[in-house]
Amino acid sequence: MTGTPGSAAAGDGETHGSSPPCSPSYDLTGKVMLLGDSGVGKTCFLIQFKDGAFLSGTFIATVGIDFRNKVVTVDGTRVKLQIWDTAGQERFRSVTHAYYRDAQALLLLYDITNKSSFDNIRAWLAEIHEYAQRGVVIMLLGNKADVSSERVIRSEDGETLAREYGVPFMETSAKTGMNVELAFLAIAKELKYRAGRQANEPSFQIRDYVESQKKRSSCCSFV
Ligand SMILES: Nc1nc2c(ncn2[C@@H]2O[C@H](COP(=O)(O)OP(=O)(O)OP(=O)(O)O)[C@@H](O)[C@H]2O)c(=O)[nH]1
Repeated sequence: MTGTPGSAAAGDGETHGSSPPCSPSYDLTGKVMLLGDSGVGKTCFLIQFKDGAFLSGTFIATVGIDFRNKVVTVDGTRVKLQIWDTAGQERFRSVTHAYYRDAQALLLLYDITNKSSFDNIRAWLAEIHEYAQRGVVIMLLGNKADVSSERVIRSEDGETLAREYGVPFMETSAKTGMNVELAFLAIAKELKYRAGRQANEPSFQIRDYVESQKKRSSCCSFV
């Protein structure tokens, strides 16, 4: 569905426990956008994170933009992520551009089984450069890693492109859930760090964090 930039007219809010109305159930909030060509799996990625489910079957392209909220806790801080799922189709670009400006983080997806979705990443990064705020957190994700038989983009190619742009990179699967939570937790950690670093807190580097957690990804505990 289509909302207006910065409004809360779309998506689903959520309640947490039985907190009184005036007591927010989170400590800070961050706006995250999912970007990438149509069909790379943005909606499935969001639903996997929000509901732990995978939508298989007929592909229904997103129309315009929609959002979901989810609160994650990182190092004792509750971060409310407002996650905007954009339509990848070209005809909706003018709608989605309007939302870039106040996004704090962008998850840019391609499909490891679709070469053009990877080739278009440079164009997406150019759009980000044009419309998003400077310093926005960007993460490159090679989705559909579960479909190894149809892979056309090597993991090293994703790594190389991400290194060129200085952004963290992971392969993911919205189907199996591989690295889905990790991607959002890394973003939440970065947003928390940016919101107010404590004097005794070590500096946080999102790329280092992602690399270290990828190495441990066979188990599921993220710290
Ligand atoms: N095997 C596999 N299929 C996936 C994965 N993610 C998405 N799909 C499938 O890919 C198709 C497109 O997924 P969507 O999430 O709707 O794609 P989208 O990027 O939101 O597309 P637009 O809304 O048009 O921008 C669907 O048929 C999904 O079931 C994945 O990780 N693995």
